[in-house]
Amino acid sequence: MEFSWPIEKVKEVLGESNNVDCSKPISPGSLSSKLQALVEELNIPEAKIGLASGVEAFLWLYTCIQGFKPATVIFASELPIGSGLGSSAAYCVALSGALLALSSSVKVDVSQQGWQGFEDDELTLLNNWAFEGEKIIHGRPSGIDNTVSTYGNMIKFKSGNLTRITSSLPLRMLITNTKVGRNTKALVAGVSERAKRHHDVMTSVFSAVDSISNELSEIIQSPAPNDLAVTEFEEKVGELMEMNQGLLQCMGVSHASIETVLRTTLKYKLTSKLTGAGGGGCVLTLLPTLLSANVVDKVIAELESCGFQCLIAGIGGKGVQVCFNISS
Ligand SMILES: Nc1ncnc2c1ncn2[C@@H]1O[C@H](COP(=O)(O)OP(=O)(O)O)[C@@H](O)[C@H]1O
Ligand SMILES: C[C@@](O)(CCOP(=O)(O)O)CC(=O)O
Ligand SMILES: [Mg+2]
Repeated sequence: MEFSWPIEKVKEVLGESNNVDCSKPISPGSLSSKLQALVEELNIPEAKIGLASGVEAFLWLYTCIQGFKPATVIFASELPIGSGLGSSAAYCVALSGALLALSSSVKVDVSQQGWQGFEDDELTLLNNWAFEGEKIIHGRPSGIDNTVSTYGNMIKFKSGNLTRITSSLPLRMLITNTKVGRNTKALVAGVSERAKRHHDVMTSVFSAVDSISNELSEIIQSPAPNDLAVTEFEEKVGELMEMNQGLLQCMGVSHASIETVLRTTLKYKLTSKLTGAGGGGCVLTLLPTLLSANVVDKVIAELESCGFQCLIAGIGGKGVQVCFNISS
């Protein structure tokens, strides 16, 4: 999609008093409705209306970080949107990274060829801006998705406190996209409503999820298992995934399509859990190290015969980077 706004119009609506200080991430607050009005004028077709909040986040991050400088911005993304893989956070992190890289707050070298990372304090700033974008898209995000996109690898995250961790063993997952559309904002709101209706039950559910996260983080950081212990290590991870899925079901964020993936992979003795906000979207299936390629092919064929789309991914990867000359 292609949109444009005359700079004078953006200035008039957001007000020139919107002082540019990209070192202090802020929320739109009372300017929210004005941002929405600027996007409503674009008449985005109903089928793509989900993108409206992404465009609002763009306008906010652009005007706060770059001010009212005229520019053309092209955004391309390979992630499926609204599938539980954190495309909203990846978008906000990429956008914040690119905009900050062209500001005076960040010391990247625009003349350097190839990909460059950011310094620690720059990553904190970038992550905080991306969080502001996620808030525009999600309402009340925890910040986990933008934090993982910013720093890469694995993050232990609780109420904004993050610990960067590395797994002693590489984990391989099959990602199945059920292609059932869902909206993170609505799903998270649904969980909050359930928590209000059943306070004590949901408190216990959240506490169990917390224990699962703590146990998983201990397991994956324990010394690298030898060949014999790898299976035991993977079985523990699988069991925690299974319990986590059960609790997500309790929260009301599973879906018939997710249950179909769970049943199908269980036939091959494989454990799965939903990812992201649930309600459809993607499901993760742990692929044990010793699993034969033949079984992987069979499970993928069966899932794809249900109309799902599969891909294999390693867990952990690089965080945000910038490149000023994409051909290098
Ligand atoms: N490439 C993109 N361009 C514009 N907006 C995007 C892009 N990627 C994601 N978004 C925004 O993020 C929303 C999807 O986020 P969400 O519902 O959280 O699902 P997820 O993060 O799992 O993909 C989209 O509706 C859109 O507002
Ligand atoms: C469900 C949640 O944990 C992550 C949402 O991820 P996604 O947008 O569904 O990819 C929400 C949050 O932490 O803000
Ligand atoms: Mg999201």
